[in-house]
Amino acid sequence: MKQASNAHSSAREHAAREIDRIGHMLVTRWDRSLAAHLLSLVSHLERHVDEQHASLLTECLTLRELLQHWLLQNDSVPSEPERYDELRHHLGMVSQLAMMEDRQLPPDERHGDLAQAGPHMIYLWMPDSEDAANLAEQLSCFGFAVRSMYQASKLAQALSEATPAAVVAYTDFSPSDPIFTLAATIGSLCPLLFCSPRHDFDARLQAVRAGASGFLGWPLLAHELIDSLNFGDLGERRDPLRVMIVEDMASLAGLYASVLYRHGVDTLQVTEPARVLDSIVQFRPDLILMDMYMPDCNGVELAQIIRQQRLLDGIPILFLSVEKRQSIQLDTLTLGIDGFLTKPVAPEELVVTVINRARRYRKLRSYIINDSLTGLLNHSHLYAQLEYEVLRAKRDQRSLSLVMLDLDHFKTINDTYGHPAGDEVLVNLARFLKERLRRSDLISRYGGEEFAIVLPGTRQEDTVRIMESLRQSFVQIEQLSNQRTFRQTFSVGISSLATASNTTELVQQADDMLYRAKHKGRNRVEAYPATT
Ligand SMILES: Nc1nc2c(ncn2[C@@H]2O[C@H](COP(=O)(O)OP(=O)(O)OP(=O)(O)O)[C@@H](O)[C@H]2O)c(=O)[nH]1
Repeated sequence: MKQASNAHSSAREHAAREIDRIGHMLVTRWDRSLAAHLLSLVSHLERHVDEQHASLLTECLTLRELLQHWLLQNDSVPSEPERYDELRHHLGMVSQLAMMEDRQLPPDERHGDLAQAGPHMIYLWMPDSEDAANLAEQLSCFGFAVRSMYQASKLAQALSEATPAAVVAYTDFSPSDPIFTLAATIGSLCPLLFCSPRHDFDARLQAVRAGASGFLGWPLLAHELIDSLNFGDLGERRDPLRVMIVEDMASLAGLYASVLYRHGVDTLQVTEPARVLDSIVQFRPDLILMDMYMPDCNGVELAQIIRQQRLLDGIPILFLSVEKRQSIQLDTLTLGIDGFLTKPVAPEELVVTVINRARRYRKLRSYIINDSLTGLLNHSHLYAQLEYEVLRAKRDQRSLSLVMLDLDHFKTINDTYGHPAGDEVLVNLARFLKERLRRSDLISRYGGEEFAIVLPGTRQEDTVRIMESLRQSFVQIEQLSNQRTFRQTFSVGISSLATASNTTELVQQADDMLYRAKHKGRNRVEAYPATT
C-alpha cells in the first residue's frame, strides 16, 4: 500500500517537473503541438491524483479546460496577453501543488505552542526555597510571568492549560524525580532546561537523554536563564526566523509560506514590487525569497534596487525561478543574488535551503551591526535606522519617540566593584530592555554607558509611561559582583516628532532632557519640552 502511494507520489513529482518545463516553453512561444503535449501531461497527472488532493484536482481541471479551449480555437496564437498570465498562473499552481501537496514534512509544533502562552511564560519546577522565590522575582523584573510548581499533577495540569516558552526544572538527577516521567511530554511542547547543583558527566548525559535543551547550574541566575532562552534554536522559538516572499502569484506565495510556517518560520508575502523596500524595513527579514519573473519589474531589477540601499545590501536573496539555463543563473549570481531554487521546488529543499541561509545571515549580521558587549545595535547602525524611521513616520504621519538613557554614577560602580562588574551591569540592562520592549523598537548602545531607543508609532506620553515603569523595575534587579549585590539606577531623556522636525532636533531634544534628568538628581525621566 505504502509502495503504491510512493509510486503515485514520484509519478506526480515527475509530471510536475515535465508540466513545468513544457508549460514554460509554451508561455514564451505558442505552439499547437506543444500545447497538445502539455494537455496529455496534465490529463496523465490527473489520473495519479486522488480526491484527498482536491485543490490539485481543481487546478488540473482548470488548466486542462484552458488548454482544450485554446486548441479548439482556429487562430494559431491566442490573442489576449492576459490569457498567457492565466496559463502561467495555473501552470505554476499545478506544478507546485503536485510537488508539495502530499510531501509536506511533519509539522513542527513549536510555532503553534508559542501562540498559546506567549514567549514570556516560564514554568519553574523546583521545591519552595529562598533561591526559587528570588529567581521568580528576578525573572519577573525582566518581564517574565513565572508559575512555580513541584508536583507532577500540577505541572501536567499547567501544561494542558497553556504551553509556556520553557519549563525550567531543578533536579539532583535522583531516579525517582517525577520530572523524568514528564520530560517527553514537555519536550514535545516546549524546551526543557535543567538546572542542578550537579554538573558531572553522568548528570549531563541524563539531561541529554531526557531531551533537555539546556543545562544550567544552581543557584540559577535570572540572566543566565535569559541568555539560554535567547540562544540558538531556543532563540528562534522566541524570535522566529523571518522570510519575505516576493511573488506575484499570491496563491503560490501562500503555499511556500505554509510550508515554512510549519517549520517555525514567520513569513511576509509581498505581491507588489513597489512595496518591497518599506516591507523590508518593517519586517526585517533574515532572507528574501523572490520570484525571478514578475510582470511590472523583474526579480533581477528588484534585487538591484534592494542592493542599492546600504542597510539592505547584505540580506540574502534567493530566486525562485523556472529558469533552468545555467548561463542565466550564473549571470544573476554575479549581480548579488545568493542562489536559485528551481520551480517547482520540493518542500524539503525549500525548508533546508531557506532556514540554513537565514540562520547564517542572522548570526553574521549580529556580529556586524551589534555592539559586541551587549548585543544591541551599535551607534552607527542605530543612527542610519533612526533617519529612515523618522522619514517613514513623517511620511505616514505617525508618532515616533526617541529615548536617551544613561546609567547613574557608573564611574563609582566601576571604581567600587571593578570594570567586569560594570560590564555585567551593561549586559543586564541590555537584556532587560530587550525583554521589556517591543520587537519593533530599536535599542542601541549609543556610547559607553549611554543607550538610545527608538519607539516607532509611540506617542511621547506613552513613552514616558513605559520608561517610568522600566526605571522602577530596573532598580529592583539585584546586580551581582563577587557575592556582593547592589542596585543600579538610570536617567532618561525623551523627545518625539510632536516637537522635533528632523533627526538632529530629535536627538538634541532627547539629549537636553537627559542632561536635565541628571541635573535634577538622576534616577528620573524627563520629556521635551521641559515643564518647569
Ligand atoms: N565597565 C564599563 N564601564 C564603562 C564602559 N564604557 C564606559 N564606561 C565607564 O562609564 C563611566 C562613565 O562615567 P561618567 O561619564 O563620569 O558618568 P557617571 O559616573 O555615570 O555619572 P553620571 O552619568 O553623571 O550619573 C566611566 O567611568 C567609563 O569608564 C564599558 O564598556 N564598561
